[in-house]
Amino acid sequence: MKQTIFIIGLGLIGGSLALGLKRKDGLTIVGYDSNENSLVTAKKLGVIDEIASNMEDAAQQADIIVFATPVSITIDLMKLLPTWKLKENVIITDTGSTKNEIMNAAEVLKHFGITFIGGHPMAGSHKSGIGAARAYLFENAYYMLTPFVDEAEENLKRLKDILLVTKAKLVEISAQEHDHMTATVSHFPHLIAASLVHQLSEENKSFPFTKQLAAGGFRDITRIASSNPIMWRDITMQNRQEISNQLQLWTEEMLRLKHLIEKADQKDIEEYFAQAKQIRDDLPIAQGALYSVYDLYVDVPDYAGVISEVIGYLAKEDISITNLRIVETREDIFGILVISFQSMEDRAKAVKCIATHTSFDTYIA
Ligand SMILES: NC(=O)C1=CN([C@@H]2O[C@H](COP(=O)(O)OP(=O)(O)OC[C@H]3O[C@@H](n4cnc5c(N)ncnc54)[C@H](O)[C@@H]3O)[C@@H](O)[C@H]2O)C=CC1
Ligand SMILES: O=C(O)C(=O)Cc1ccc(O)cc1
Repeated sequence: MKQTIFIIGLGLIGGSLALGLKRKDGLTIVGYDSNENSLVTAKKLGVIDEIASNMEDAAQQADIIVFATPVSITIDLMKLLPTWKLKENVIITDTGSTKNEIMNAAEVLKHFGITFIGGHPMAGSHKSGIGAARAYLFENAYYMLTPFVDEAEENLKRLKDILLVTKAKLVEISAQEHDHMTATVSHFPHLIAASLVHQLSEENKSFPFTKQLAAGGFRDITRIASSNPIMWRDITMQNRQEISNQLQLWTEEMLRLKHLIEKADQKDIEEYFAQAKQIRDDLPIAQGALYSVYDLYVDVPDYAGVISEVIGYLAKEDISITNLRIVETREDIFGILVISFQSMEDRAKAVKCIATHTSFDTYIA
C-alpha cells in the first residue's frame, strides 16, 4: 500500500527515521523543518523525497505524521492539528524523549477524533542536526510506544508495520513508566555529566592544568554533556519531577558513599566498586544500550604506523568502521585504540581479522 509519511523536524532523529524508512518501497517521505538549511540539505542528501513548503498542506496529504522536534515545540505544534484538515485515518506520532506531557497534549487531540500514538526511539547521540542522521541508527534499539490504553489495535498495527522497517524493537509501555525509567537511564545521567564538567571548570580556575589531564575516563563519562542544550532544557522541564526524584536518590547515595570513604574501610570500598563493576558488566550491550555504537578496544604497541596497519587489515576484509580514537598513548605502555563499528557483526569480524594478522589483544567494554 502506498503511504505518505510526513516528518516534521529533520535533525538527527527525524533524518535518521526518514533514511531508515526510505528502505521500504511504497513510502513517500515528505519533510519539513523550520531551518531552511536543514530542509535543503535533507533533500540534497536524499534523506527525504519531497520538501514541504507549508506544514499544513503537507499534513493534509499525509497518512502518518511524525514530530521529530524538541519536545516543547512538539507540544506547540500538536495544538495546531485540530485546525488542519487531516486525512480521516491519519496517525500522528512523535520521537520525543519525554512522554507524559506529550500524551497529555494528545488527550486534547483525542476529543477531536485525531489518533496520536507517542513514540521514542531509544537510540541517538550527543550530536544533532541532519548531518548526523544515519539510516541504521534505530537498528536493534528499543523503540518505545505509548498508546492510549483504548487505542484501536488496527491503528497500532499500522504504525508498527511502518516503524519496523527501521529494524527497531518496538515496546509498548505507559507514558508514566516511560518517564520514570528514562529519568533513571537517560535524563538524570545527563545532569550528572553536565555537573561533572562544571566541577572540572571550577577546579581548573585554581589548578589550570586539570583540564589537560581530563583523559579517557572523564571524557567517556561526560560525552553526553556535549548534547544539544535546547533539547535537554526541554526534556528536563518536561520530566522535572522524575528527574528531581532521581537527584534525591543520588544525593542519598553520595552521602552513603561519603560515609564509606570517611570510615576508610578498604573492604567496603572495594565491595562498592566490585558490585558496580558486576552490574555494569552485566548490562545488555546491544539491547537497551542508548548509544548504539559497537566499540572495540585494541591494545596496540606504540610504534609509528601501527594504527594505519590495523585499519589496513580491516579495509582489506571490507569491514567498515564509523569512528576511531586513541584513549591512551604513553611511551611505556600499550596504547588503546578504540574502533567503532555500525553493527555487532562488523565488530565480531574485526576481532577475528585483528587476531589473524596481529598479536594485539582486543576487548569489548
Ligand atoms: N538526540 C537524540 O539522541 C535523541 C533525541 N530524541 C528526541 O527526538 C527529537 C528530535 O531530536 P534531535 O533530532 O536529536 O534534534 P535535532 O536538533 O537534531 O533536530 C531537531 C530539528 O527540529 C527542527 N525544528 C525546531 N523547531 C521547529 C519547528 N517549529 N518546526 C519545524 N522544525 C523545527 C530543528 O531545526 C532541527 O532540525 C527530540 O524531541 C528529542 O527529545 C529521541 C531519541 C534520541
Ligand atoms: O548519546 C547518548 O548516549 C544518548 O543519551 C542519546 C539519547 C538522547 C536522548 C534520548 O531520548 C535517547 C537517547
